[in-house]
Amino acid sequence: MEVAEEIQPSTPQPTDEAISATDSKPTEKRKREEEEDGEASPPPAGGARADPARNPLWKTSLCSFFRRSAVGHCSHGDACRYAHGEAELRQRPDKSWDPTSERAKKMRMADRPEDPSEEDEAVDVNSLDKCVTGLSNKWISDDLKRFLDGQGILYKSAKKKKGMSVGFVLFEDAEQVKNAIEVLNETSANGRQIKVADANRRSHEKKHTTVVTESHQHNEDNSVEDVEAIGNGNCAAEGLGPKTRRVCDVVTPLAHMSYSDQLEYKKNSLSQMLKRLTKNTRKACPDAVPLPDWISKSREIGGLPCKLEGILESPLIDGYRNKCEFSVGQSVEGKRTVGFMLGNFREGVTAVEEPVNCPNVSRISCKYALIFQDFLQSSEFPVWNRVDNTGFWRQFTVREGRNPGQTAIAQNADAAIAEVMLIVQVCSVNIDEELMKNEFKRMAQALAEGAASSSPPLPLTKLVVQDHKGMSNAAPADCPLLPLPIPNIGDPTLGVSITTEARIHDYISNLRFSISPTAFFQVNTLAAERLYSLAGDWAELSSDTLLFDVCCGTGTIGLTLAHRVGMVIGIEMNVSAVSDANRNAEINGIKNCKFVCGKAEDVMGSLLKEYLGISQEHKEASEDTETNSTASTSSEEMLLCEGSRSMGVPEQKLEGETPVDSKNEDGNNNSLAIESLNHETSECSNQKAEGTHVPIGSLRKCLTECNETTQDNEEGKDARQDNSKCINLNEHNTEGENRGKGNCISEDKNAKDAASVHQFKDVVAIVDPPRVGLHPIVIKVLRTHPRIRRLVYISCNPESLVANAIELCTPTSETSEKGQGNRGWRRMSNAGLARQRAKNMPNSEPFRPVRAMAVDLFPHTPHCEMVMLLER
Ligand SMILES: C[S@@+](CC[C@H](N)C(=O)[O-])C[C@H]1O[C@@H](n2cnc3c(N)ncnc32)[C@H](O)[C@@H]1O
Repeated sequence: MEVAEEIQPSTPQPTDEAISATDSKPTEKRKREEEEDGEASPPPAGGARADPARNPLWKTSLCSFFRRSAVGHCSHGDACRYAHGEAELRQRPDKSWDPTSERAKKMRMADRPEDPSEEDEAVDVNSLDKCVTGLSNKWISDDLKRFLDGQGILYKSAKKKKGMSVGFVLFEDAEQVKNAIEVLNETSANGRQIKVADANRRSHEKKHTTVVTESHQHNEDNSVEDVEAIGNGNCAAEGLGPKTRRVCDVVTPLAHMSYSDQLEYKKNSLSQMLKRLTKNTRKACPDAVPLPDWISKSREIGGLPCKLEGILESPLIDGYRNKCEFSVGQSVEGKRTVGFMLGNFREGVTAVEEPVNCPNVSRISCKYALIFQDFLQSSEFPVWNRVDNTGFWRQFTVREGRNPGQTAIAQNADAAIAEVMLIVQVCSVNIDEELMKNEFKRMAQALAEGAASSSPPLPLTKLVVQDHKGMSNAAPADCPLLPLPIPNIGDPTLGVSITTEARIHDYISNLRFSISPTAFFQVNTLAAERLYSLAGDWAELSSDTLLFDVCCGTGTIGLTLAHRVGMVIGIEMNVSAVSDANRNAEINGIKNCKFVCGKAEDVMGSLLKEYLGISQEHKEASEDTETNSTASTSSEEMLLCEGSRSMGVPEQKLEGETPVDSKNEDGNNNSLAIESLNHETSECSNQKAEGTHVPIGSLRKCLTECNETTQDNEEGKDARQDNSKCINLNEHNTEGENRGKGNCISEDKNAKDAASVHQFKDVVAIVDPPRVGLHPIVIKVLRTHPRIRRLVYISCNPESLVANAIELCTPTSETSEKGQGNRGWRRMSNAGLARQRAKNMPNSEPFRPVRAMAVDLFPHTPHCEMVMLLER
């Protein structure tokens, strides 16, 4: 089935299926597979085998031909990339061993209790907090309670979050625990085996936690042990052998490799992923249509859809992150800690550990985490408890802004940091306002003193409190976000520094960017500069180019390329980011950029129509867009869209688990807070309208009293003026009803702009979507508009890039074979869904992949950005 095929590990493994039991020679099937994987072809330039000895996966899996052959023979001889026997076998980059090897088996045996019955007994019946796995993701606490009641299980309380297969149950005594273990371990729900296990017991606590989790969360290799080790947090705390995990292994799992090996590793896994584009497009190509040339030629480059030209290094390898979101919680030993979670909550992990030895975290961020942690030891307010969602101190974010000038930075990263903004996230539920106000004063004092007494002193320019009362990790858009005054430690006679607008500044390509606290900004500024300039080069821009910057954030791509094009139209759904983009255009004196506030799927069709006119081919897609924007998309389309967003690519940010490099995390977690305070009369968008009525509540009152802040705009401009340039197409989609109140540009001006852009000879789109990729409607609109000849796709998630590219590149036929509708979409992989949608694509000229390049924005982690040029 498709699913199994799509979810293969990115590293190729010799499979038993591929082996004839009686024949030691490679079978036809394996030969074919190897050809597709480039194994039997000459190694591609920049491909996986350019220098096998340096490939970090070299000989990390056992060769199954060699093993099966009676005489220990494999036709690839010494050149075989798989290990010929245990002696040749190397450890994998993630420190695991081939799971079929003797070493891996021995390790599994060593970790297993001698008496299998001990496995059940390993659950401590005297611990009353238990964690249960195997529950339906859809369940909430009430469902769990009903289920337990139905099983006749007595307990004190039960909690479960939607979207997780794990629930937490607190019992009153050991009898109840024993009964629950007996009943639950015999029980399945929705066909899944339910399990009860101790989780995350802290050695200082008398009570213990049991987790109910589902067995299918564990993958085949050693991660089962890892997850359980974390689940049984007491093992780590009490040093019970190999079942320990260090925070740096979780956050920066590649850090033990040399940087050149990391790059090689990423390039190899990206090239495996890219091959799926070829395979899936081939599959989706209608029978009546010849295969595109690029597919026929892919054999010459090892099955790749286009040349993978290499990987650009990050200029800064250590401490490159300009933003770290630290979780606040308790360590395995029960100490109040500011750092990263050792795993995620779904795995039953709630312990937070200090960010020590995480090379991607800057020295400044690490120091601030420690300063805040020290302060928390003396705070009367509780830290956040992820099991019952209670507590006050939730999260601590450090954002850094640099001085301009790259050389200095590479040599001394710290010295280049000119600004630091600290964002402290709290939950003010049931907290006394007066006490809270005093606590914030104490906190500001502690942070300022800590910064001043560091050697060298740390910059501290903005201090902000965000009050997030919800349960989810990501704060919603209307979450109050208020600046605090910073005590002037160097010269107390100066009093406090009044924090004006909370924003941070950074430089890309010598342009100054002013960034709201929660707006998306790439976390590795210097590498992002390389990424944007590569995208610009590949886009072949000229003064005749009209550039669409889709998902533009604070305008970084469009603004850095504005001098190379006639006009830029940026599209972004986050109000604060659009406001930032306009401000950034203004402070850099850039006049040929327009930023549109709205979801790309809602506004793209109208924009293309308005700026480029409409063709017959484009009509159908355009109509879809309009339908979508009026919230009446067909149920099938909705399901397929929903499917793409809920499958394969994790959308949810795992709080403080790692300094996540994902885009949707930043991109979708943007808050209106500051904007809502400062620009309350803006009419820029529907979102803005929501943001103008923020229920600020007690925290604001409290902070207003302790913070006599003047809300000056640092650039000396009124942000409301910036917003006046913002085009709102949320209310602007359908002809005839598109001149609503919310529009920030006049009809005449629209018409004038539209008339002038029709003169552009060249239309290019650069898309930089969040992790989930582009909305299917955006893909359809781009694909069906004949004037868009070149598309540069920037992606932090190669899986969604491949899925989107399948739709953009699969040929259509006049008599298109319609897809099977929405049947089975839940079980489909991203690529499977994309093939399905490709079948429903209106007949239109497909794009072809021309070239691809990886850009490493996230050293020491498996993440990587990728740029792909598509043309037609
Ligand atoms: C990866 S970021 C890229 C931002 C920008 N290009 C940059 O490099 O700074 C993705 C951006 O897409 C925005 N976004 C997410 N979904 C969107 C949608 N449906 N329509 C428009 N923008 C969206 C997010 O708010 C975020 O700013």
